[in-house]
Amino acid sequence: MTPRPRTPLAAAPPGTPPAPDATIAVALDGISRTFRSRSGEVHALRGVTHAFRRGTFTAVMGPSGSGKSTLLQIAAGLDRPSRGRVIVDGTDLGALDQPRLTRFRRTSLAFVFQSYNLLDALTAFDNITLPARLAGRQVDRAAALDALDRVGLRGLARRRPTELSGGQQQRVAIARALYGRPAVLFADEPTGALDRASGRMVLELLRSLADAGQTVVMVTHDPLAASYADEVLFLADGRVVGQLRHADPARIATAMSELER
Ligand SMILES: Nc1ncnc2c1ncn2[C@@H]1O[C@H](COP(=O)(O)OP(=O)(O)OP(=O)(O)O)[C@@H](O)[C@H]1O
Repeated sequence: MTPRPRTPLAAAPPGTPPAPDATIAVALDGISRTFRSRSGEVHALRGVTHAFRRGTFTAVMGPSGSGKSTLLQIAAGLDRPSRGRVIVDGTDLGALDQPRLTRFRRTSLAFVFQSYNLLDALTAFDNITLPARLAGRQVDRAAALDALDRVGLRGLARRRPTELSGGQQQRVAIARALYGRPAVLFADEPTGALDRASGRMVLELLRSLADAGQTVVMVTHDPLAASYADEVLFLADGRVVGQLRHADPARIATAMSELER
């Protein structure tokens, strides 16, 4: 694995506001997250600094409990760090109170889960536009159809989830995420529930979105899935311990087995 290069943020003395860098979509600056449990404190993240570049596809890997989901939740503004800063699209999430953070998250960030979280009673089109309707915004029909187009499902707008395959349902979930034109698309094990062929289509879709300028950050356990990314970030025990760029599945699997030893 390549040794970690120091990012511009890591080089800044503590307390220095980061220099705005338009090429960075998400900057994590010294992120720690401690949970208090009955058996004591759990240090899920211990000083993670990393810059996710705009228009790139990053896979986050690491052994179970290494902090992957915590990192994703914090980068996506779904959880707050105990220490450190998260800067998304130039906005310091720590400076936002809860209502403003919620608004920022709704307009700038999107999350795709392993279980597609679609409502069976609604068509694909209505699932895509539901968050906007719940937020009291007018439905942008053209934008919803464009999102369906981008995931290759324009012809299936009127289908309900039960009339779609698992892979198609996940692509509807991705279309729902894209509808708001997010700065970053986060995905937690998006292919975890899919068969190999459907998983490959979803990964090819995420790859093509990044090629078209969308920033994508995905947690995965699967070296094959991670090989679609530009960069693989490895976590162990709450720390970033390495990264690989444009690596093939065998190289990624070897790096993972070294971490799990
Ligand atoms: N809400 C919580 N309360 C207490 N401990 C937590 C909480 N959330 C996560 N943890 C702990 O933080 C550590 C990191 O958890 P996290 O879910 O981020 O790991 P992960 O790498 O995503 O694991 P997995 O691959 O198994 O999903 C683990 O030890 C976990 O038990």
